[in-house]
Amino acid sequence: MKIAVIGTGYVGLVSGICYAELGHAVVCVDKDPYKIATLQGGGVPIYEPGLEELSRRGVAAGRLRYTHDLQEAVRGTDLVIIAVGTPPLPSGEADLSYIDAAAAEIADALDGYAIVAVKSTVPVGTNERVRDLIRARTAVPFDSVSLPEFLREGSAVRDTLEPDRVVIGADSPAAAERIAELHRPLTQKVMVTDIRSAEMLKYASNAFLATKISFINEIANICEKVGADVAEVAAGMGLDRRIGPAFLGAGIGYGGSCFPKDTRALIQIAGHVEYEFKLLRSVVEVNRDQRMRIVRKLETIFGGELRSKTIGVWGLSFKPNTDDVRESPALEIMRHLVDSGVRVRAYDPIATPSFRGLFGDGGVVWCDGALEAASGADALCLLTEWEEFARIDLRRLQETMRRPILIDGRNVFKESDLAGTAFIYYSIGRPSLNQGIREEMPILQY
Ligand SMILES: NC(=O)c1ccc[n+]([C@@H]2O[C@H](COP(=O)([O-])OP(=O)(O)OC[C@H]3O[C@@H](n4cnc5c(N)ncnc54)[C@H](O)[C@@H]3O)[C@@H](O)[C@H]2O)c1
Ligand SMILES: O=c1ccn([C@@H]2O[C@H](COP(=O)(O)OP(=O)(O)O[C@H]3O[C@H](CO)[C@@H](O)[C@H](O)[C@H]3O)[C@@H](O)[C@H]2O)c(=O)[nH]1
Repeated sequence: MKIAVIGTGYVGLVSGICYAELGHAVVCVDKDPYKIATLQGGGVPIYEPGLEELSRRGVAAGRLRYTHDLQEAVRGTDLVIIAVGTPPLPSGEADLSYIDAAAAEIADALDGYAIVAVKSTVPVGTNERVRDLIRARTAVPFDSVSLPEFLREGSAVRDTLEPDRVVIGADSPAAAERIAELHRPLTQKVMVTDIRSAEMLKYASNAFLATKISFINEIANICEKVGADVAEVAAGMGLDRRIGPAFLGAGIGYGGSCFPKDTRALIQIAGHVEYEFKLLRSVVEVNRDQRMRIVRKLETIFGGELRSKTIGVWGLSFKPNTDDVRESPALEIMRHLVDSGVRVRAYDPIATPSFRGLFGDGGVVWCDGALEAASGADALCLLTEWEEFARIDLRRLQETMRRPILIDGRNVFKESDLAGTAFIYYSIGRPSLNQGIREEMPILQY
């Protein structure tokens, strides 16, 4: 199949490269000259394990190429995939301007029948809007297909090559079958449904996962007060097949370019049909509060005065194995610390450049290593569970710091890691491990 993918972000690039890996002729298009130059030069503009290698392989085999010329890419193609961004507007609604612009450009380039699939996460009705936009500009026949994407950053290649399921929303059975055929080598779990259900299903999936996270975080907060351990609680809950163990990791909450944006967009989608999505509003609110627990904990430790303290921060990306810092909890936490007069020493294995791009430089010492960030610190906050942090010898860490205070926002360390250290340790929802911080201990009254 000849495929043109519009947008080489996390979704478009990974999908395009993976379709080429399956043997299809793929051209990936982006407006961003830096991205296209990087890709044409054999690199990839994002950090995603395994991606660069696959890209090089596709290009070398002549199955994959990159261009900024959308018109040329779309002409003569069988399938056009729209994978441009749908960032949030200040209201929380999805900004569809990139989708609209791409649709108009595609319409002007179509020179024969093609399927136009929307992979971007879009509000219900957007595929119809794209269809109408294209129809208004061209008489060339085409079919519209909703093809929501479920990959996760950090494991995007694996998620694409081994998806749990592929969902296709279509009103043309023939178009649905062609897209199903394209994905059958990856999974037999190909679900064909109507376009609106496919669009809704994507938001519902993200909202449900975000709900699981906020739920377990609230349980964790209660665990701290009643003396239970959230890791044990989650493990036991997860053994129930109806619940499942995934997304029950308590911590400082979810970030990233999807959950925060998509939960707010779904609240807006519901609002437009005069439905108040109360549960999801609470999920968002719980998540907002959860990241601030780190700051409140520090304030408790230092008697409310953070000014002039030196605080190390480990992890800036919104999750490990990615350089993406969009809506990373670290952004808000570090802003608060810097504004409170804290001297912040920050380290991330990969994401420091992208973080600095969004956050700016003021008030932060950017470090090249984990121990360097902890050096001379009055406290250390772990915000992203990169594997290298779990492997650090806590005794050495303790020697590096001015005061051995460790706030573990991702519940990385175990009791055995802490044994033999003098750390004042705080994690989320595991009070038996929390040493030296008493105010969260049981306040049980009978
Ligand atoms: N990031 C994820 O993990 C993920 C997973 C599933 C779904 N999604 C959804 O997929 C969509 C894309 O997300 P992303 O993270 O890949 O976005 P992104 O912002 O990383 O990339 C979008 C790219 O599209 C390009 N672009 C915009 N308009 C263009 C045009 N007219 N022609 C050519 N290129 C154009 C931009 O330059 C940019 O490089 C969003 O709707 C998102 O919600 C994202
Ligand atoms: O038990 C958990 C699991 C995740 N998280 C946090 O949740 C956020 C999102 O993590 P994850 O879902 O792994 O990453 P994303 O790349 O944002 O992927 C989500 O968003 C994508 C974009 O829509 C979807 O395609 C994916 O299916 C969906 O998992 C991160 O900040 C994680 O730290 C937790 O706090 N606890």
